[in-house]
Amino acid sequence: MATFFEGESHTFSEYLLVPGYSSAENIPANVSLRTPLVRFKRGEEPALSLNIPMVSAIMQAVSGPKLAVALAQEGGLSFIYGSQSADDEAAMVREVKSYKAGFVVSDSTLTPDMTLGQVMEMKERTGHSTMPVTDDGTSHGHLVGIVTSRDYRPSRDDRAKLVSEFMTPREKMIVAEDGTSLKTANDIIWDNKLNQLPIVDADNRLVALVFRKDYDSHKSRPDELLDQHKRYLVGAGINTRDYAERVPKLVDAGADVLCIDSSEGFSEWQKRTLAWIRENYGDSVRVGAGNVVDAEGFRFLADCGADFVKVGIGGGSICITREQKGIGRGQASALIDVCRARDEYYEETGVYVPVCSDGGIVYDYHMTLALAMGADFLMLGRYFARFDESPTRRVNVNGSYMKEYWGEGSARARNWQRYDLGGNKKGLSFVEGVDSYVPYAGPLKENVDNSLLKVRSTMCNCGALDLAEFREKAKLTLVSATSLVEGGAHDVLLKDSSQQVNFRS
Ligand SMILES: NC(=O)C1=CN([C@@H]2O[C@H](COP(=O)(O)OP(=O)(O)OC[C@H]3O[C@@H](n4cnc5c(N)ncnc54)[C@H](O)[C@@H]3O)[C@@H](O)[C@H]2O)C=CC1
Ligand SMILES: O=c1[nH]c(=O)c2[nH+]cn([C@@H]3O[C@H](COP(=O)(O)O)[C@@H](O)[C@H]3O)c2[nH]1
Ligand SMILES: [K+]
Repeated sequence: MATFFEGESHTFSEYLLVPGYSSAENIPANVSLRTPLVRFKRGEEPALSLNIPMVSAIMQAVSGPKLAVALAQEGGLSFIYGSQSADDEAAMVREVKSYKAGFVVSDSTLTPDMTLGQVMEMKERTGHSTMPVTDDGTSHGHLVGIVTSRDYRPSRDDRAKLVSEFMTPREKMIVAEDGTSLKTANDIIWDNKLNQLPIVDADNRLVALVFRKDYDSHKSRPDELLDQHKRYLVGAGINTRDYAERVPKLVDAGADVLCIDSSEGFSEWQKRTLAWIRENYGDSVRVGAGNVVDAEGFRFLADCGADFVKVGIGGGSICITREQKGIGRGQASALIDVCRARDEYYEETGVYVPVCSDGGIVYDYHMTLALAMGADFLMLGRYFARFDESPTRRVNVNGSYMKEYWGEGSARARNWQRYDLGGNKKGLSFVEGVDSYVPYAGPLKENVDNSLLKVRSTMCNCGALDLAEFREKAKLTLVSATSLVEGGAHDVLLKDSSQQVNFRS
């Protein structure tokens, strides 16, 4: 006879927090969101921690180098997606590790024979109006000029006009050589009244751009997540097939932590992968595993040596796994069960294995609930896909800006390589994710600040100043369908319909 779990499985929206006593100390500015990323023994400090409890999903549409830098600057961490060749993934890791604050690698580079029409198209897509021109159109090609919005008049100029006709040519540009410090670069910018300064190497190849407007923002980043060499921390996704080839490349590139990326982690494949890493690297390579949705799955991965365990099957915004395969569990129930198992495991063994809640976070208060239920940190896909820094295109759909967002189990993501059950490189018989749009939401920093202010503020309502205290003190109640209605604006006629729904962050 099958096992039946007691009761229904629930999701975040079915819960609310009941406030506890808040003292005068309980103000958002006093709240610490620091949280362990990897396993540690009682009385010891974890080898890696996050300054904010957020990681970005291991997805093509989410975690590229740019988002990884932006998130590490705020104190979180990205896992670069593994659905690409090991070399490409390692190159992305390297890009994050070699990032120097204030030096921006161009993502809008032109060739001299492109047209004004193409320039305007690129500006629309990337949102950037400063575009260096290189001989081959790559971000590290030989620099031949630069185009800014001052160089053309969209209303009057012919869209067929060539870049070479209206760009500022290289000989009229002020540039600095590779190795120039940020401070010197900024002095040059001020002395020459520039808006940006291209950095070139001895061979006149473009290295990076320094922007005038960026200078101030580099001064105050109290939470940024740095390694001992002051480089940003970055993670990378791996799978249970090519780890013997992929892991060494990622480690060599400087990945600080790895995570096995799978819909289902309670498997011999994950056990073998974890064992291989321990055999070859001991504890010097940190690796999370998952996903699981119950205590048994957690205990299995903890015993196999996982550094953290990821929870969540089928709750993601782009997920259709539950519909396709009938596996999964309401995210809140899964998380509560696993976090209880983590605490028991800690009691028994003295080893704390952090839990990551993955998928299904829609409102900011879902983050707070997941942390109250015991998650050490959260993995978010849709949330980050909406920002400037995500790797996908920004498109205009019926007058609104959108970003593309697709599941790792969608045909689009799987196209990079096709596997089937049993590891055959055959065509896949069914997909487990969709391709979609999400509303564009601007820069990561503003959004993360705003979401976390809400988290901090609710923690204060519950009398907590850090996440461990929050888990301890949180009081949660299930809500009925009828009281959900009570929670929104109701029985009034809204003057502005945009206030209608709770804000989906
Ligand atoms: N969190 C979620 O709810 C879901 C996430 N996803 C995402 O989609 C992507 C793909 O996930 P999965 O399909 O679960 O990938 P997966 O690589 O873990 O598993 C695919 C299939 O290959 C088999 N397999 C794994 N290692 C093997 C090996 N060494 N030899 C032979 N067979 C092996 C597995 O048993 C499974 O049937 C991931 O990025 C995952 O995060 C997909 C569905 C649901
Ligand atoms: O069933 C699925 N099919 C997919 O194609 C897919 N791609 C990603 N994921 C999982 O969803 C998480 C992100 O969820 P959110 O967008 O809700 O943050 C991610 O972190 C994954 O756990 C998938 N699940
Ligand atoms: K879903």
